[in-house]
Amino acid sequence: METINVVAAIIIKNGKIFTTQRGYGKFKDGWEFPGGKIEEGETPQEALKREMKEELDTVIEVHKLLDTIEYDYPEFHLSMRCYLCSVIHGTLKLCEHKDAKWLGKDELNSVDWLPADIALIERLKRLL
Ligand SMILES: Nc1nc2c([nH]c(=O)n2[C@H]2C[C@H](O)[C@@H](COP(=O)(O)OP(=O)(O)OP(=O)(O)O)O2)c(=O)[nH]1
Repeated sequence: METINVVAAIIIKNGKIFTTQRGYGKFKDGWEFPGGKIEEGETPQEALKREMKEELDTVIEVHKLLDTIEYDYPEFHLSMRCYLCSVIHGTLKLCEHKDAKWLGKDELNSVDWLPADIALIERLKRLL
């Protein structure tokens, strides 16, 4: 099965995590962490900075790798590196997503996550 390498940004502020909702495509309406596919020749950190600029018009600093999610979707295997990030400048403007929310520990179960993200959520609760 094909492996898709993805990077995702975990941005935490005032005890809440920034999450976004897909506005189109196969996973439309699902909630996720901003990011996307690593392109050829890019490091994961470069890919994440590029995706954050494209999707949210925001410049970020990439900190430590929190987790790598391995998940089998029916059509592909997802390998998703999740990095703790912080905003350097920009307002997290929704250029591609439908909606966004800052979710606290007790609110993390209130949205419909993409299937691969469910395993990450329990780990994140311990960080908040
Ligand atoms: N960004 C992101 N993608 C996720 C998460 N969870 C999850 O299963 N995915 C999956 C959905 C997609 O199949 C894949 C990300 O690909 P994408 O479509 O966002 O990548 P991209 O921005 O490079 O998109 P494109 O140019 O191919 O349209 O990873 C998540 O939390 N964040």
